Amino acid sequence: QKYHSLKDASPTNILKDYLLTSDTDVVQVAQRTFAICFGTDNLILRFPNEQDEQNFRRMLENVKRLRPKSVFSQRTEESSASQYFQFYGYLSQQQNMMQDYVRTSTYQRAILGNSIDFHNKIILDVGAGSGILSFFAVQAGAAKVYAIEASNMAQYAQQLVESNSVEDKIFVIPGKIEEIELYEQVDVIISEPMGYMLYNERMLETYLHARKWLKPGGKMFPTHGDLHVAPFSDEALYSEQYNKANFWYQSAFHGVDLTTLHKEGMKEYFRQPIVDTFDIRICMAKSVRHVCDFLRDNENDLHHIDIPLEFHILQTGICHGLAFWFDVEFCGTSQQVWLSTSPTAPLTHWYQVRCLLPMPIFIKQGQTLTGRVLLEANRRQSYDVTIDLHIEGTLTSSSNTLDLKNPYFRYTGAPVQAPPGTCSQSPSEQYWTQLDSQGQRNAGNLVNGLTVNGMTDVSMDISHTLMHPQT
Ligand SMILES: C[S@@+](CC[C@H](N)C(=O)[O-])C[C@H]1O[C@@H](n2cnc3c(N)ncnc32)[C@H](O)[C@@H]1O
Repeated sequence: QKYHSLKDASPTNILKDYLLTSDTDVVQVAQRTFAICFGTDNLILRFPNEQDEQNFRRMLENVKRLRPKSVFSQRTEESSASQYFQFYGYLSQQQNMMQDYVRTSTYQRAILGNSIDFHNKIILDVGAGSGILSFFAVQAGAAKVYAIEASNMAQYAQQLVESNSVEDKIFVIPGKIEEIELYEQVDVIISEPMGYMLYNERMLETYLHARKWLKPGGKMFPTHGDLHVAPFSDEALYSEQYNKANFWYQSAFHGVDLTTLHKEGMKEYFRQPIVDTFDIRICMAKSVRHVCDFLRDNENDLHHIDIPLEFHILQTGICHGLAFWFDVEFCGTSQQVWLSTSPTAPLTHWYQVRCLLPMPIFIKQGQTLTGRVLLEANRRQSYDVTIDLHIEGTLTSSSNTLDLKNPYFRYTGAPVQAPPGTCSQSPSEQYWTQLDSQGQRNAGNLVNGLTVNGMTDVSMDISHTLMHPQT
């Protein structure tokens, strides 16, 4: 759009053309007055009447509408994005991730343990947040780190960079990876883009998108992510959700019949993936592993993720759904490092995720359970998760579709309980046997003159046993 303006060029006024594009910066500075920046020229436009102002405004909107949308904004609802970046703009949220000791220490070890990959290298930190990973890269000897952060946290990251005197190494660039420009290619891309069930938040797509800035042969830290899926049995969890929905089964709640909403209530509860932790022994078969290769997969591959399932059932029981967890691996030149969110590994802030079947299925040891998990990306930076299961050679099938954007956070901090029925010896006898043997030890110590107050030691052991009944 051409725009004519009278420019004050001495000694006489001359007419000059300016090209208004979707990228031109325009701000309204007063009533009917706009400031426009055309490269080195800054113009103040003042319209004589409201009609002219309206016409200019309409023209401006048309021009701005022509701005090509970034990959990020094409795939994201505006309301979702603004809520998302507001969340990450809080120091407390960054702190929450930084204080996940397993997560942060594993990243630091992976980076410092492979300093050969960082020394004198150019690094890109995708979604830098506080900049913690950029600092690790500098600790490993990086020459330069571009720290890209879309939320307001970028300002705090810049403060940390300055107060740690690394302004010559870490360059914080506020903005989205999909929208910023870099003027050089990088040797290594670092990021922590994993959400619940690995894929939630759809930030892995941003991580893969960032590969456009990676030199050929460059490294991705982490290098791949493995999603694990296993059928599980947990009657207590199932009953808990079922009974919550049963609230709507009352025909006289304060004199009101609620039953017409029972079906919808049931659907709503069973659409929520459950986030908490559990004993791996609830899994009825070895997990199926689905790999996302961060060096090779494309962001479009993550719009529709189809995971075929085949489980050989190890224990007879009722299958209440599928359990999910993930691991990522850093494949460095010097060493490989794994970050695991498995129920067998120390707990992280990702916990594990379980998707329930509204209609559980009875299955026997030796049978084969087949099916699929379908993850369909949505514009709310999350996925609709469909699970489909079928017992081979029978007519038994069950399925469910869940909304990963709206999980139920069930973790209470209580220690994980072994699943019922896993004791092969009498726990009561075991307890007394252990006490007896301790008594003998204390008696022995007394005889040997090593312990002055053996009884105190015994009572401490008892209290420990009572507080942690599963140990
Ligand atoms: C899980 S946090 C990790 C923060 C930090 N790297 C760390 O490890 O503590 C992800 C960060 O990426 C940012 N982010 C997400 N999508 C982004 C995008 N498309 N462009 C730039 N930053 C993004 C978020 O605002 C958030 O601060």
